Amino acid sequence: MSRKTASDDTPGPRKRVPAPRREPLALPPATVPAGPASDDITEELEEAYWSVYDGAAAKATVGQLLARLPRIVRQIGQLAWQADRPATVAVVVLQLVSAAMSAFGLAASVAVLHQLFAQGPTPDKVRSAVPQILLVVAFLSARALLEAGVAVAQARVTPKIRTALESDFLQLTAHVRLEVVDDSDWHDDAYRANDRGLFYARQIVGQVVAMASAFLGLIGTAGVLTVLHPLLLPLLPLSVLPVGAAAVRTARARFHSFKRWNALQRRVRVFSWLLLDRDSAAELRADTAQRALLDEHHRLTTRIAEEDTRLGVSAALLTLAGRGLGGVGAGITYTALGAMMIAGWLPLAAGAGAVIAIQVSQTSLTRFVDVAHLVYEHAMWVTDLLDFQERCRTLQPRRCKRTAPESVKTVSLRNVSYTYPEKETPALKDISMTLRAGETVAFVGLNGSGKSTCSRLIAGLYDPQEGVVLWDGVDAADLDTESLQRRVATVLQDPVHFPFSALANLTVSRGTLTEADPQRALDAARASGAEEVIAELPGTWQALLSKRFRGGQELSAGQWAKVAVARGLYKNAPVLLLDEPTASMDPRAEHDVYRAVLRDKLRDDQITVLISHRLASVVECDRIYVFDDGQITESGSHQELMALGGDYAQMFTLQAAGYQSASAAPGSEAGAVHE
Ligand SMILES: Nc1ncnc2c1ncn2[C@@H]1O[C@H](COP(=O)(O)OP(=O)(O)OP(=O)(O)O)[C@@H](O)[C@H]1O
Repeated sequence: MSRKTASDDTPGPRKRVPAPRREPLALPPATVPAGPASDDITEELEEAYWSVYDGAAAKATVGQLLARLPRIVRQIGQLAWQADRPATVAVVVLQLVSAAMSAFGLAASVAVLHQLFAQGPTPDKVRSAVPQILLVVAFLSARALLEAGVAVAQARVTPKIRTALESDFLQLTAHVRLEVVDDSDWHDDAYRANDRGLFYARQIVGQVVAMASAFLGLIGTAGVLTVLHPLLLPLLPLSVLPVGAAAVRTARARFHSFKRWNALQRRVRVFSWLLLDRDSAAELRADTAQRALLDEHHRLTTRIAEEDTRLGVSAALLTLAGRGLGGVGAGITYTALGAMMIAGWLPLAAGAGAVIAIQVSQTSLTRFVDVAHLVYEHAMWVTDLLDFQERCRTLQPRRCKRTAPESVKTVSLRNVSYTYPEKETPALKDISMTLRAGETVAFVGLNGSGKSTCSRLIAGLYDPQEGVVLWDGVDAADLDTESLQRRVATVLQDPVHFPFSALANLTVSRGTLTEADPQRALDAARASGAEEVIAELPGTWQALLSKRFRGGQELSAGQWAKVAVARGLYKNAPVLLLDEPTASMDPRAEHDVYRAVLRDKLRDDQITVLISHRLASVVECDRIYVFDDGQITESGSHQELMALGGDYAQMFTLQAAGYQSASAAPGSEAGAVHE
């Protein structure tokens, strides 16, 4: 499509008014499932972004699981080391000493048995065992103290890891380039890292410590058995491995079930949110849709209850099977022990000590298996979070020494094209324009024609794939991105409702919630029409604009729009972009805003870009750009474009005719208002 300016040869007025091009929509089906219909809910959710690692521990072989554990311990150790070195050293040292105390306690117990099984009268045997008994008490007390020390050090390091990971995560994600946020894959990854990665990162230190403690317990008892008699060591696996095998099966069943449970739980939460949420409350009641949502909620919670019961029963059966197998193994071990004692290889006391050591080992192994599965699976989420953070580091905005100027004379676009990620057709094609200080220009055109995209390129939120954006002749790609964004104030049709005070809702545009320029705030509020809104609030400037907090106020959409315009004006930037900011304002407020940005400018050298569908509001702009399908098809002043008789003239005449016919109609609303 060729671009026309007011100086082009003008064809005669066209009869057509531009309209969007679209395919007709097919009829929808008569019935739709409210939720997943099939019995296995995980089928359709197999590839869901938030569940990719669910059940990983159930799928891995024991070998894979064991092979990965050292790497995980090292990774979590590094996180702990970065978060708090002294506490990390304390956890490791105290835990090793505590495991040694357990082993010494066991060895001392065997020594007590030696004394008790020795020849001689019982009172004498008990008396001579007292020092060993005191030693057992001392070892066990030391172990209890050391374990308390581990817990204290762990309590110091865990919150630090969590805080560090969380603030890194938010710092990185809040700064990635806007086009990255538009990418749905990145979005999914971010939600997964936030939902699952950060959640498990909070637990994993404790789990790694518990796993290490169980492992060291196993090593300690194996050492004691070796000291009692080297032949006892090969007997140990015989009694503990069946128990371990049952623990592996139980843990896997739990993880497999968790995947199903989690899938159901997420669905349930969607319905709970809708039933509880303030935003959906009015529509839900007006549609009397509560019953339908409650029915679906009930259907899903019933399935969760069934899943819980299924898991409980299968865990009980597996544990029973494990105990049975363990019992067989223990039987073989004890028979071998008996044979060794009869043969005189092992004293009676050592045999009794071995029985105790084997039982302790079984408990340690079961704990190890349980926690190792948790660690294996949860570490996948933590690694996923860390990988995601690494990726975000590469997606940060450009940082360079050269910054955007405090004030700007021209911003020019030269043959700029831009295509959104995942899109095939460009949103902007070969756009060129020059905006000058003090000018107000308007972007008009159909929905989806590229107006907002163009304003975002000017704001430095996107970089063009082709062409350049020049700030006073300097390629914006050579300027520090954040410095550029600080020079542009953007007001959008659906502004963020910041749950802060009215004043902070303005100051946030200058990157602070706590420091204000009072005069500038008042000027911005006056110019935008927010003055009346804020003056009526209890607490005025300090009023909290959120019903989510005690004493908070709720504003109407139009009032929020005024606050958003005030925020844009408060920024006092050399470039002001207004993307349909008045769509929800009443006609008077809209008129006031346009007067403020078009005539009574707070800053004379400001470049103002106004995007609007209400063409009456752009009449006074210095220049109007008409967008169609990603291109500029016409440009000029209102008078020039009307004289051109192109798309703009058609659209303007159509809107004006609408108003004229409404006001001309006898008994029309417009007429009634004026009566
Ligand atoms: N974040 C995005 N990701 C992918 N495509 C987008 C995105 N934003 C806009 N688009 C697409 O780019 C094209 C131009 O959109 P843009 O929002 O710039 O149009 P617009 O003229 O401002 O529309 P409207 O008048 O409805 O605000 C449209 O096809 C739109 O679907």
